[in-house]
Amino acid sequence: MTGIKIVPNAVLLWLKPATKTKDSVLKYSSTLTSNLTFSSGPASFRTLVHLCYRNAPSGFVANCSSHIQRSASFTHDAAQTFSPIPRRTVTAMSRAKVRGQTSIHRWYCPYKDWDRPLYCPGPLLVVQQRHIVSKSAHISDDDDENLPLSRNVGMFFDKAAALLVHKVVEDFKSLPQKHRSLDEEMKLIQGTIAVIKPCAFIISLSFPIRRDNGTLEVVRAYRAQHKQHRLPSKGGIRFSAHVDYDEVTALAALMTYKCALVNAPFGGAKAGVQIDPKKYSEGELERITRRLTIELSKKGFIHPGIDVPAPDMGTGEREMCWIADTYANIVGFSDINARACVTGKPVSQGGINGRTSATGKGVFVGIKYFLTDKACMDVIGLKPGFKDKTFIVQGFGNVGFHAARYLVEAGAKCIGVAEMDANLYNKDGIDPVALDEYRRQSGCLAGFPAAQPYQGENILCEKCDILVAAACERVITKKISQKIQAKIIAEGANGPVTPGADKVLMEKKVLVIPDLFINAGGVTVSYFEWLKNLNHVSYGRLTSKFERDSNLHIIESVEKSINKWLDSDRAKGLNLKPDPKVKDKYLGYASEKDIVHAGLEHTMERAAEVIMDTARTYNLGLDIRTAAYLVSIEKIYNFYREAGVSSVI
Ligand SMILES: NC(=O)C1=CN([C@@H]2O[C@H](COP(=O)(O)OP(=O)(O)OC[C@H]3O[C@@H](n4cnc5c(N)ncnc54)[C@H](OP(=O)(O)O)[C@@H]3O)[C@@H](O)[C@H]2O)C=CC1
Ligand SMILES: O=C(O)CCC(=O)C(=O)O
Repeated sequence: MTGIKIVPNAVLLWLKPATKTKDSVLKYSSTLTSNLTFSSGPASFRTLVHLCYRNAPSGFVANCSSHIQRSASFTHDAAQTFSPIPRRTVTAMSRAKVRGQTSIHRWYCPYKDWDRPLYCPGPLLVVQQRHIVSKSAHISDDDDENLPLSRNVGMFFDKAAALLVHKVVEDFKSLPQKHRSLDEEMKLIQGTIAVIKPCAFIISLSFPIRRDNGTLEVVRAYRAQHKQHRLPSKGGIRFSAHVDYDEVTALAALMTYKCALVNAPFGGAKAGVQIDPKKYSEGELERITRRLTIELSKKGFIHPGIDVPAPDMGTGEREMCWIADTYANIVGFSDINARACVTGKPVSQGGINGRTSATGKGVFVGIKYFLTDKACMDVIGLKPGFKDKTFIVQGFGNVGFHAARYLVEAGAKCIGVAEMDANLYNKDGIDPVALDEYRRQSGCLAGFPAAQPYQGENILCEKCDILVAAACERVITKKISQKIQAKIIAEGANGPVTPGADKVLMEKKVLVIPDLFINAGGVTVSYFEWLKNLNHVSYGRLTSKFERDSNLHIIESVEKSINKWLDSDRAKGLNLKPDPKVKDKYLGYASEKDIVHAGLEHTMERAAEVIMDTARTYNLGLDIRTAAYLVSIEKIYNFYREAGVSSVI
């Protein structure tokens, strides 16, 4: 029997048991979606569910989508999917309009015999509506804190994708000559957007390592390659006890959007190794990293032209060095480009000067761009410029430390540092370099004599102008955001602000500078490092002397003509001298770091300009995140539309 029954808070669906063919599943999926698109009483009540899960035959999803597309009232931001998750459940989110109010519905389908082919479903499939929120686009505090990261990234994506779809449709409608109908074009547009969102590949690994005490331990790791429309795919490797499948896929998706935004010609990827690196000796970490490299390379998840990792949380130059060394000696020994298999290496191993500080430097450049935009500062009620600005940084690791250092150099005052082991506060300012030095010597931040332990409730909510969130994801939730006093939040980390918080902050006129833009300095300089490895020459090697000599000739020639003029009667009494700053800047040799950081600044500034143009075009106000996503998605969308989908992933 096949049937549907709607009871309060639940929709039960019966599927005929032992359905053996794919065709019949398509028929049931069709029943499912068409039955869920229904009218209730006089009010328009359309629920759109798009179930998407691991191993689903493509026809199933396509079939659901086609129903969604056919629904007349479907608005593009209305319904979207839940991600494939490695549990024996199918979950989906849907939105419906009931008497003008938007409700968000969470669907939950326990599915028996998950490992059996899907076109042979178990005797009963229960689709249960567990939770109804009936305020307009309301996300409860609990939901906001607990939604998986992939869902957060997905929500940001959907919002921007909806605007893009609208624009593309309008552009199509205004074409004088059309080669296809609007309906056909809509299918192509929706289809292309649907290609962009999901993660293309993910590998899940378990491998043993020997601990120093002789025991064997199984280590779990993941690498997700979200998109490979541009190769290689690119993104860091994080070592963290909390990392899981969902987090890695979400972070890989963010990498795809980030790379597109700053024109780094890569797809997005990310890896996570589920360990707390503090609980392992250096030797153990080396064994884990080298074994991971071999396992990933066996499956095509590390290679100079396919997938190139980099540092992330809990990893740095040391781990990248082990990866490069293992790959170059064991796998890529006959490949002259082998060391381009990873970036963020020490310079002695083919790394680039300036990569270590690149993400923090990019955070600084991004903040500077917005802080000097008077119109933007007027909206949030800040005076332009760094003078008298205070900031608090969360996470004093690679990103947080360098960002803080550059901000202080520019004249801002660091009044707080939030870390795992200590929260430090000093209204007169904390010197990041001195704090870093203290940590090197003592092994922790606690006890730093030039600041006090923070006594308040939550240092992130303390009064300051800029909050640099450079620790980890989902730390600024809807609940916390209500108490935030900062005027600018810079997402140095990936995903620190949840969608619920994002909305509250926008309403409070707080400028959130989003992760995919503000922390893109790291991947930008990784791109330069990768090019350096492929070119086998460091930056400036061929050009530095030539450029210095050219500058010298120009300055000498200007000096000569000025002196000639000064000797004339007309210039008597004038005392002209060349500016020593100009001389210093242009008559020295540019180092690799100078060149790299100039390229980084240029990239960040260009990206910021494009984001701001987009925000203005779409009238997005302070919603810089949606503008940034729009820029990225449009580039990837154009790629797929032009390439076609038959030969790409
Ligand atoms: N490294 C890079 O180039 C890039 C990094 N990012 C992102 O930036 C973020 C930080 O990365 P990175 O600086 O490299 O990592 P690090 O491991 O160098 O530093 C992270 C720091 O944050 C601390 N931390 C973690 N969780 C919290 C918390 N809840 N509250 C306060 N402090 C916390 C960690 O402490 P502890 O060590 O005790 O856990 C650590 O000191 C990540 O989201 C990463 O994905 C983004 C772009 C590039
Ligand atoms: O440098 C890279 O390739 C990636 C850095 C990274 O993981 C990130 O930007 O989140």
